[in-house]
Amino acid sequence: MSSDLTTELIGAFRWNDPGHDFPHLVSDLSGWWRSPSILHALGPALAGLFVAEQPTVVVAPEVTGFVVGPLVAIALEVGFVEAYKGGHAPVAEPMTWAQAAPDHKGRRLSLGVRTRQLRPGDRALIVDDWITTGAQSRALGEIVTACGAVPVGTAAIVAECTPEVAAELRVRSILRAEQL
Ligand SMILES: O=P(O)(O)OC[C@H]1O[C@H](OP(=O)(O)OP(=O)(O)O)[C@H](O)[C@@H]1O
Ligand SMILES: Nc1ncnc2[nH]cnc12
Repeated sequence: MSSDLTTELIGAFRWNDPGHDFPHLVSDLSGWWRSPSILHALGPALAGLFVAEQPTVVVAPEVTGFVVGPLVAIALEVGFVEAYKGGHAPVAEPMTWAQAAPDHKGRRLSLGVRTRQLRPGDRALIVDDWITTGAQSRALGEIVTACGAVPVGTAAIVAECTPEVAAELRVRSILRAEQL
């Protein structure tokens, strides 16, 4: 991993205090997307964590996964599949859904992927900006498997999960949350 990228990610990150009696600081990743050099380096850096596993497709959840996932797909020269969070207007075609366990905000989200976009034999790399409980990543792995494809692991910019979750979901990351 390039130490330049690590240093730049740490420098461009902020913890913000939302005030109004909100109990904890919230992460602000906007400096990462605003930096041309970070944006340029992120896809190859995350792809490099899993290039040996020869992914054939990248899957990532809305919203921030839709920023990071395509960067990784471009670097791997594979396609990208969106995973939607339930609760908005339905997608008018067959979907494969999984219900996630409570995530880092305590939500139990339904995640869904267009079934026709994951094919038996696909080797799917799950990509996300940040992994905390692993709930969303685990649900994506269930969807990949239900579609007959193989989840090869999870590439994230930041890992804040336990070693057990990291091992279960094969999480590899550029940073640990303690570095931020
Ligand atoms: O490991 P977990 O506990 O499942 O948390 C990780 C998820 O939480 C964040 O999504 P969130 O929906 O909070 O924000 P976003 O709208 O920026 O994607 C992040 O982008 C991951 O998808
Ligand atoms: N963006 C994020 N996603 C998941 N967990 C977080 N904890 C703090 N920020 C987070």
